[in-house]
This record gives sequence, structure tokens and C-alpha cells, in this order.
Amino acid sequence: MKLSVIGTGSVGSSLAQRVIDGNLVDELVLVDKIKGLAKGYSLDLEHSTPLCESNIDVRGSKSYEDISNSDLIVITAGAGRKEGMDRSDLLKQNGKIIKSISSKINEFSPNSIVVVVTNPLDLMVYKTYKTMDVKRNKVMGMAGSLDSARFKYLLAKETGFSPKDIQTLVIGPHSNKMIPLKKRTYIRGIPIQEFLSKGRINELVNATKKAGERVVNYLGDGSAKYAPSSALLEIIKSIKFNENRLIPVSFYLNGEYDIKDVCLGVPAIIGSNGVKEVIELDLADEEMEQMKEAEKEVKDQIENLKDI
Ligand SMILES: NC(=O)C1=CN([C@@H]2O[C@H](COP(=O)(O)OP(=O)(O)OC[C@H]3O[C@@H](n4cnc5c(N)ncnc54)[C@H](O)[C@@H]3O)[C@@H](O)[C@H]2O)C=CC1
Ligand SMILES: O=C([O-])CC(=O)C(=O)O
Repeated sequence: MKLSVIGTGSVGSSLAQRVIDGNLVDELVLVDKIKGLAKGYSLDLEHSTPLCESNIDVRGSKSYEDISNSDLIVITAGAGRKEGMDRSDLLKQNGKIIKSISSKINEFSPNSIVVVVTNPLDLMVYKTYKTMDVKRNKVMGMAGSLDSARFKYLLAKETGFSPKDIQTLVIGPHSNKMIPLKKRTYIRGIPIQEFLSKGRINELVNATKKAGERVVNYLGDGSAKYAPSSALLEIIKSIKFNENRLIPVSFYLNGEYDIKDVCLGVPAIIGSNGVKEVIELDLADEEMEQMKEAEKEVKDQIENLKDI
């Protein structure tokens, strides 16, 4: 498998290291607009291959020609938010970057599966999909796996159970309006409500929504990288090994959940060809209302992307 990572800042370089450590692909290409950055990191990563028994061919580049014939491309390019900012404040700046990168992917590697990470996530997945004009199964965004992991982590800390025994799903937008599915949250099949009060569960839901912001507030200028790169690995492995994992990803909806022409987080089966199937859950009325509100909010923001 050939994997290209576009944007080798915090998330991109953390991902690259995890890919090398896991000897996950045959070829890894790093691209960044900053002169020398991708080349420097790729050389450093290559030096680590004898130590982690990896035989990946790593290359750093400023040129998009090098991404030709990638099986998979991860876009981690673009600005991150600073303390006090909302992810949506990045819309115009990152919209332009995503448009130019997805045009380059179209030119040099139009058959790749593309996983978008850049924020505001659902809008950037939409922009990538619309610019590339490919089958929709090929384009998805990483967020739901990260948000679900954060909810799991908080539940595990609170209850003392192993995170391995916690099942949950966070769907909807990658924003403060994300929807952790409380009624589908279990400890090894036992509903979470048997262990925690309604009020405490709601507090953990709110903490999940603010998890990314907490990291940003500590860092001041920069955002999370380790958990996002772990979440990306889950998606990459499911594609590479055709694992058919059920992973929430941001995806272009065409009627699923009664939503059309926006990208939002939904549970999907991820295999070697990208998104194999969207799983339509029978959501509670309150959750469905939240999905419809998110649809409206994302649609309003799409208007601001049209002139980009
Ligand atoms: N979906 C999610 O759950 C998450 C999303 N993010 C988002 O991912 C993006 C990247 O975050 P970080 O790695 O922390 O940022 P960063 O600033 O550390 O790295 C971004 C890199 O992109 C490069 N870049 C910018 N424009 C480019 C272009 N046109 N072509 C190639 N490279 C370009 C920059 O030179 C920089 O090296 C941000 O938008 C951030 O908000 C971050 C964490 C989680
Ligand atoms: O919070 C941010 O800006 C980065 C991100 O999306 C996350 O960590 O969830």
C-alpha cells in the first residue's frame, strides 16, 4: 500500500511515526508546503526503520507528483485553532488550502481513498468531495473515532472499568454539537445507566464535547496530535486489511438519516474500498433533532465555502 500524508505538522508527523512503528504500508510519502520539512522528517523516520524493524520506503517532498498512484491519502494540512478560537473560525483559510490540495489529488492520484483531518472537519470533507468529484465512498473524515475514544476514556476513568469493555459511538458534527449516543453506551453489554446517574453521564458528554478545546487551551497555539493520529490508525488499518470495522466517519450523506448534501459523522463500515456502507441507526427523537440541527448549521457554513 502507498500512503501519502499531506501536511506534516503535528498530526501528520505523529501519524507518520505510528505508521513506521507499525510497519503498516510499503511506501510512505510526506508532503508539506514548508521547504525541507517533509524531507527532514522523512529522513529522520527512515533512520528509525532499523530500530523498529520497519522496511517502509519513506519519501518527503514538496511536489504533488510524488503522491501519484497512492492507495490512500490523509490530508492533515492547514491551520489549527488557537486558544479562544472555534474550529469554524478556520473555515475560509483552510477551505482554500483544501481546495488546492484536492485539485492536486485529482490531478496526480484521482483513484485514491482520501481521509480528511483538517478542521472544520465536516466542511473540509465536503469541500474535498465536491472538488474531487469522485464516488463518495472514496472520501471520508476522521473525527467520530477520536470523539468516541475521548468519551470512552472519560467513562473508563469515571467507572474504573477497562476502556476495552466500553462500547459507544459519537456521531454528528465534529463541533460542540457532536452527539455522543448515551443510549447506545455499554460496559460489556450492560447499559451505562446502570452505573452512572443521568446527570453524571451528561457531564461526561459535555466533557467529551470540550475535550479538543481543553488540549488547545493548555497548548495555547496548537491542538491535539497523539489521539488524532491513533484514531487515524484505526481507519487506515481497516482500509489496508479490509477489516470492515464499524467506525464513525464524516461522510457525504445522500438521504441517510433523512439528510442530503452535507457531510456529518455517521457509523460506517470501512474496508479496502473506503466506505462500504453507512449504518442507519434508529435514533431517539432527541438525537434525530440534534442531527437535523447539525445539518442546518453545516449547510449555512457551506454557503461561506461557495466563493472559495
Ligand atoms: N479531525 C480531527 O479530529 C482533528 C483535526 N485537526 C486539524 O488538523 C489540521 C492540522 O493540525 P496540526 O497538524 O496540529 O497543524 P500544524 O500546523 O502542526 O500542521 C499543519 C501543516 O500543514 C502544512 N500545510 C499548510 N498548507 C499546506 C498546503 N497547501 N500543502 C501542504 N501542506 C500544507 C503546514 O505547513 C503545516 O506543516 C488542523 O486544521 C487541525 O485543526 C487536528 C486534530 C484533530
Ligand atoms: O480541537 C481542535 O481544534 C483539534 C480537534 O479537532 C480535536 O482535537 O478534536
